[in-house]
Amino acid sequence: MTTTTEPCNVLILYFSRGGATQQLADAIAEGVAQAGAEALLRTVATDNDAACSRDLTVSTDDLATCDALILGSPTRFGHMASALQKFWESTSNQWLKGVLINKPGAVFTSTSSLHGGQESTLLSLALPLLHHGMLLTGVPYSEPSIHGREAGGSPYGATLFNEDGKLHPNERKTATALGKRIAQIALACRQTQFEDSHS
Ligand SMILES: Cc1cc2nc3c(=O)[nH]c(=O)nc-3n(C[C@H](O)[C@H](O)[C@H](O)COP(=O)(O)O)c2cc1C
Repeated sequence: MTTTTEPCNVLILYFSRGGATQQLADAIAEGVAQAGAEALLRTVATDNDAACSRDLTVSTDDLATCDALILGSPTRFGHMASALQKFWESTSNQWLKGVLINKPGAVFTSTSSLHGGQESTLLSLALPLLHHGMLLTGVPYSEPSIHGREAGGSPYGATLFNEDGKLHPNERKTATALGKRIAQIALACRQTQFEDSHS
């Protein structure tokens, strides 16, 4: 067992053009803080996407230094946005070094229609995390907010149905619960020596 006084850093990496996905990122960050960890909000380089300019652009070093990673994107034809896919395609060195192996990970998305591909996008976001050896985590059904029928929220991850540009209270609760859960798992993982750990 190891102990450390370093802050537990949860990287929240997202893309957002209109700000909906960013609202989810912020609610997740609240949950991370509730667990006593530090949320690092980062985005990806884009040409003209205003909502992304609030936060720093992610660097591949951030993958090595984070304790956990929560990845979010608006749904684009049932898939993550290409700017995020492009970022992952620049991470071969980090994959070779195994910098994300055994770190907790989770995903989130927003859509403009309730059945417009939230789960397929969450799965697309999950794929690079699995390839990087992360411990993929969702939202358990013990979380009451994912049982609502009028808004987003899924066992696969946090979601926002962007009907009026605002987070529904249930969507906020799911996102905050996910952030808190990942941060708690990250804190627990820091006390664990994995035999195949690369970190
Ligand atoms: C190119 C493109 C493709 C989209 N595809 C979908 C889709 O498949 N399903 C859906 O419900 N919404 C789709 N949308 C709408 C966005 O997912 C939605 O407005 C989202 O909340 C935007 O998030 P943002 O404000 O973080 O950019 C699409 C938007 C664009 C620009």
